[in-house]
Amino acid sequence: MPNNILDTITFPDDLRKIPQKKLPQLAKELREFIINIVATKEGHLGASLGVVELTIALHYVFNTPDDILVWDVGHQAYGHKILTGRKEIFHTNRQLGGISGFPKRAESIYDTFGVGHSSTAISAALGMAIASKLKGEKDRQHIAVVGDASIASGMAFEALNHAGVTDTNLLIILNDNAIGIDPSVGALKNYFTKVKLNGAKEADTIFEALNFNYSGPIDGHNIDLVIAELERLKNVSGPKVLHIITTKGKGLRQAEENQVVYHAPGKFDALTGNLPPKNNQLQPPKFQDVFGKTLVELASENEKIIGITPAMPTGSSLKFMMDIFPQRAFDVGIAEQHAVTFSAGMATQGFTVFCNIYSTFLQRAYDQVIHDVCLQKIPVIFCLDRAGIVGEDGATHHGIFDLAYLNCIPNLIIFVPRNETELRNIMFTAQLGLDLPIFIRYPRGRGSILDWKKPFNLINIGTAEILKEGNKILLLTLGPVCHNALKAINLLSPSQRKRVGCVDLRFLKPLDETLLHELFQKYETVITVEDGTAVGGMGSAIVSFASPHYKTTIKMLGIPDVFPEHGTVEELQSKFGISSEAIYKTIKIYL
Ligand SMILES: Cc1ncc(C[n+]2csc(CCOP(=O)(O)OP(=O)(O)O)c2C)c(N)n1
Ligand SMILES: CC(=O)[C@@H](O)[C@H](O)COP(=O)(O)O
Ligand SMILES: [Mg+2]
Repeated sequence: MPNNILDTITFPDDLRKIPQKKLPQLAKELREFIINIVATKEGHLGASLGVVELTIALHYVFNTPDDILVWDVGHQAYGHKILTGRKEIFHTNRQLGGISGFPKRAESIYDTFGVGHSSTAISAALGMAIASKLKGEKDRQHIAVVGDASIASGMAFEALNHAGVTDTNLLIILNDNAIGIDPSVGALKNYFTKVKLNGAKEADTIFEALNFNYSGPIDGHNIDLVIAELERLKNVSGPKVLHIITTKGKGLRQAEENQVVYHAPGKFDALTGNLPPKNNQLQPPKFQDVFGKTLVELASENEKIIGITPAMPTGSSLKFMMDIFPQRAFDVGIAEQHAVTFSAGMATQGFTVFCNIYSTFLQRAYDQVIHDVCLQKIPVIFCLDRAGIVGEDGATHHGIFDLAYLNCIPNLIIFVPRNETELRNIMFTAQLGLDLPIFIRYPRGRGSILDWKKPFNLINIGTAEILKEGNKILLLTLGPVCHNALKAINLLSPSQRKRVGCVDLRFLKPLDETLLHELFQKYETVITVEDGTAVGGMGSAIVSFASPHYKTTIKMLGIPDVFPEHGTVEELQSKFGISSEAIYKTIKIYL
């Protein structure tokens, strides 16, 4: 016999049979369930805890999956997953072969739209709502749940602008907890704060100006109130916004008090909520911290330096500069397109702009990179964090396309530091002044050097480095993946080892053609190794360089033509043939 309410629920149909007065108890159980699993398996915590009541209310009131529920970003959808058939497998969340940490269409019919990147929910739900209308499905409801930080993004504004002139069954739930990963920023955030303090005056809200039926703000943790409001809105036609106020991390004291850390806290004690004691062992720094600390160092000497992040001050460590030089460091919110063009604008006025964007999120600003930066040769310094395979965030977040999508653009430099020192030195070199924009891409996590803070050295643009000499097979690598290649060589017998060389290309653009000509004359086989898509990436560039002059065999190792799922970085590198063991096996084939 089930001893709690959550045990009686597999799908929302079960939930809808539960008397409403028992729902607060269910909310408590759902919170505990999420906390217990995330405490050991890790993942996003605060956002899901904040929408427990909303999640229950939505599936209670609406007839999901016939009524369509779209989560924005999806990092807050753990409760949704648990109530829609995935309770028993929730412990596999974000692990290789397990369920995704984000809603995913292939995983469940309740996951109506795949997400991970923010601010898409209104557009997607509007598309579905207009499609329903065209199909004559008059009664179907379409609900988009969007956070206060995500609704401030350009895409969300574009969707609101369109939705406001339609007559669709679209309900936007604005989940306002006044924080993204870091505290929300901008004029809209200030407006929401005013509305919370003074209430929304009738016909005076931004949303009403855009032709939405606006209600709220209401307490998003009062489940009866939320249910009553959703029931009412079900019968209101046209586009609607319900503004709810919630607390990120609700129900776990530490998560409420330290919302930035508990956004995705890693492992913690499920009973006390405490994080494990800090590991005091000396270890190499995270690349992001090398970026953040080096930028402060450079900015202390060079007052023209500006730092820009779209909504990731903590994740990028731009926060260090924001704390020390607040006038020269900008968090522009979830606005990658704006971040790129804003950087370009400042750079035209003689400032030295470091624009830090996660590789995966730069995808959103592709036209800005081409049209606003490269076409005009504006020397913005882009630092692309989380490049390569990122691990458990999975397919939506791997930074594996940047090399391919950047290399085809004229007028830019692409550099991949293989360690912390190289990251420092290229930042130093770039701020002295380049003629072109530069894209510096580095991975999630730690580097390889304990003693990383050395005096700066200039890097010669377009130069590769020989890491190991050989005479038969060359491992041609780009950036930190060279460490896997070097380990692979070390797995060989001493006599085999002598035959294998390793060169870190460092620059994908411009290529070190002088050295490449020497290498292609010397080696029989070149194995390219990259932490990015093999299609159009470094390997492709090398094939283009070599053809038709050299008959050298070229084997390309990299991510094949698929979207890699979630798993640890090591598991995924192994799966895609770029771990040291996998590279070793490939070398053996060609030896
Ligand atoms: C395009 C894009 N940029 C940045 C991110 C990183 N990111 C994930 S969640 C998040 C904050 C979302 O805040 P909000 O919408 O308020 O939701 P909450 O976490 O408060 O529920 C950010 C910036 C992203 N997922 N997508
Ligand atoms: C949901 C989302 O997009 C972010 O929370 C992302 O997971 C952050 O990644 P990092 O943990 O690498 O900063
Ligand atoms: Mg928020």
